[in-house]
Amino acid sequence: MQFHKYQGTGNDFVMIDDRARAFDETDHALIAQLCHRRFGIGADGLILLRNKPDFDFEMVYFNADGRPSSMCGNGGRCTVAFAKYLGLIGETTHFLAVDGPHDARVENDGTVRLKMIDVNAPIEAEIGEDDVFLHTGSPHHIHFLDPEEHPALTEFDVYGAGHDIRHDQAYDPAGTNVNFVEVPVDPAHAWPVRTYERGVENETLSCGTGVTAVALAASQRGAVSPVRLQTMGGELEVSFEHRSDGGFANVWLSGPAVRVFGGEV
Ligand SMILES: N[C@@H](CCC[C@H](N)C(=O)O)C(=O)O
Repeated sequence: MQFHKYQGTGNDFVMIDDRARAFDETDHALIAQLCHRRFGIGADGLILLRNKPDFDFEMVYFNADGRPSSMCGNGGRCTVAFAKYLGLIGETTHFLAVDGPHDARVENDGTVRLKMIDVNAPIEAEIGEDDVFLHTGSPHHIHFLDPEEHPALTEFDVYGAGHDIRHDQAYDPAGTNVNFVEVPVDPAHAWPVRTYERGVENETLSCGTGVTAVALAASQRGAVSPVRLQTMGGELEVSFEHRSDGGFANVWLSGPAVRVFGGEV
């Protein structure tokens, strides 16, 4: 089986051209093994690119635990770069993912801009005062660090605190992804974010639906579109418009999406 390895700001994926429908998507043990960092290729998730009538392609996403999950923003941007690499698309595309249709554009410098679903207004999370919850295609709990209570984000225990919130009964049974955010001195500066991902069950270097949720939540704290987000794996940008009901429309996630290598297993 041929595979390609992609990364978007360090969120990495095994990418498989499955237009021939040869891959058994019910084999969760195989997917987890391919994603394993010691016994496999190593990745935060695996993505199948498949044919889909009326669309350029379909993106089918699995977390590193081998299970299908909700939308992956960085994975979506990498799938668009992969479709371009395969010669399936030009600069623009219209494709289907688990949360519905998406438009995307590949810029001359390789930046992939992905249109995300419209998002409802942030809701106060039950867990703490500086916490909100948003669904940007995937569920995201966001915790804004209080500088008087916490060390800098670089020193923060993302695994420990993320694991606890991910398993909090408020999010039973599906669980949630968890983002920790340092509020910059000037909201026009990049917002530092670290994310604990459900289905990877660990911190990843970046999460596309996560930074999208953070940018929208940060707009309630002075951030203005486009918002820059500093992840552990690089910078992403999110632009959006406010809806009159407190939600968000025309939400775009932009950043690099890079083919790292390919091979056969
Ligand atoms: N890394 C992704 C999110 C992938 C899905 C997530 N782990 C979940 O199960 O909700 C992104 O870039 O959005």
